[in-house]
Amino acid sequence: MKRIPVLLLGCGGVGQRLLDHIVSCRAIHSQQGLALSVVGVCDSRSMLLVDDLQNSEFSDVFLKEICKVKSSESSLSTVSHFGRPCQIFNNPTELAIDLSASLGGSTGLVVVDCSASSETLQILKKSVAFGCCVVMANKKPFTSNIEEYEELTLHFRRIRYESTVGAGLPVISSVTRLLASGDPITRIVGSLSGTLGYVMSEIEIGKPFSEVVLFAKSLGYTEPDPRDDLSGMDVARKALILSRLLGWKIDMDSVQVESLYPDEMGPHLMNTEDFLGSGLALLNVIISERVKAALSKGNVLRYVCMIEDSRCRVGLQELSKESALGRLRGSDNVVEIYSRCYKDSPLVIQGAGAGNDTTAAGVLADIIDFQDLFK
Ligand SMILES: NC(=O)C1=CN([C@@H]2O[C@H](COP(=O)(O)OP(=O)(O)OC[C@H]3O[C@@H](n4cnc5c(N)ncnc54)[C@H](OP(=O)(O)O)[C@@H]3O)[C@@H](O)[C@H]2O)C=CC1
Ligand SMILES: N[C@@H](CC=O)C(=O)O
Repeated sequence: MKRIPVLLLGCGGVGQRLLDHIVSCRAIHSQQGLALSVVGVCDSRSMLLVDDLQNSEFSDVFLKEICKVKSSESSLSTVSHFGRPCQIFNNPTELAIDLSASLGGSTGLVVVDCSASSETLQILKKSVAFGCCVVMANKKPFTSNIEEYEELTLHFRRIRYESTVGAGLPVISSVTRLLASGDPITRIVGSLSGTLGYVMSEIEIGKPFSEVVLFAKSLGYTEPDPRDDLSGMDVARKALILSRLLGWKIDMDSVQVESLYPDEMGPHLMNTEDFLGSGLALLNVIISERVKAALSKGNVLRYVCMIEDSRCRVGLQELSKESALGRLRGSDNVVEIYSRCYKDSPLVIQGAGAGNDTTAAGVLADIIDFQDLFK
């Protein structure tokens, strides 16, 4: 049996669902000769780590207990670990780096980033340099400046990040395959926010903006702070990831971004609780008027990502109800890729573009994709 040790950074909605998937896929993986061994789990403050890295792993019972504690929004440090072969530490960053240094070159280790933090970048850079594999659902490490991006991607074959764009949809792999076959991509157009797709299609049927955003959060579609979605920054990160995959050496300041809320409601001036509690409702009228104005012309509003002619922009567009993007409902994403082979009729990828389940499934598939690198 091939053992693949996993260190999980971030145990929120996506991280917990990943642990669920790892447990429920044991039989399938075993038929393939694979065993995923979770050796450590971190949240923002603590790390739980097995006491014998080479030989032990968290049991499935213990993984379920971790999920139970984290789903009640408690800290990992409150997980009862007494009597179990593991230890708890409150310096997760240094420890994660030590762990990748000791396992990277020997048994191998997959470091999985399911946090929503930019602070994991240092861990990921060091892990890849030490010989570990890295999987990201978190877009932030991959959208820092171009120098950091180039450092992180020096060992491209040991990095997977399918879930950063379109959650579980095969967007990154499709673009990668087209590029590898020498088929030049000229244009990517898409609706790449599950949250904004859901919000726009629900407002069309008369629901208030604030109510719909809060519901999208409860469904696990939004970022931890939904302003990351509403500002367009989450889509801008996806656009930057795709543009860099096309070989463009650009930073975030090259992406033109339209925000759905004014600057005075931004994170530096209003905390998340106030924004969700009272700020959001102040936007109900203005957003619903924009949606109604589009509907009166037989159109709909969609938050569109457009990458072409060395330009990258994301924002609301009024589109025909019958267009591929206009027909989208709920949290579905659609991406159209135009290239030499897909010139007049683009390659289209469509399906659920947000949610913990599909995102975690994409992360798991990325981990399994590394199997040939493990002994
Ligand atoms: N949900 C979706 O549909 C999709 C999500 N993603 C991405 O997946 C990631 C996770 O999303 P989600 O699970 O909803 O987020 P959550 O907020 O539910 O969970 C984030 C987790 O990361 C932990 N964390 C924060 N900072 C650090 C750090 N420095 N080191 C280690 N862990 C840290 C948090 O700790 P604590 O519990 O202590 O706060 C928490 O456990 C995000 O980056 C998101 O963009 C990508 C595609 C789709
Ligand atoms: N918040 C994001 C989740 C996936 O990246 C979205 O709504 O698309």
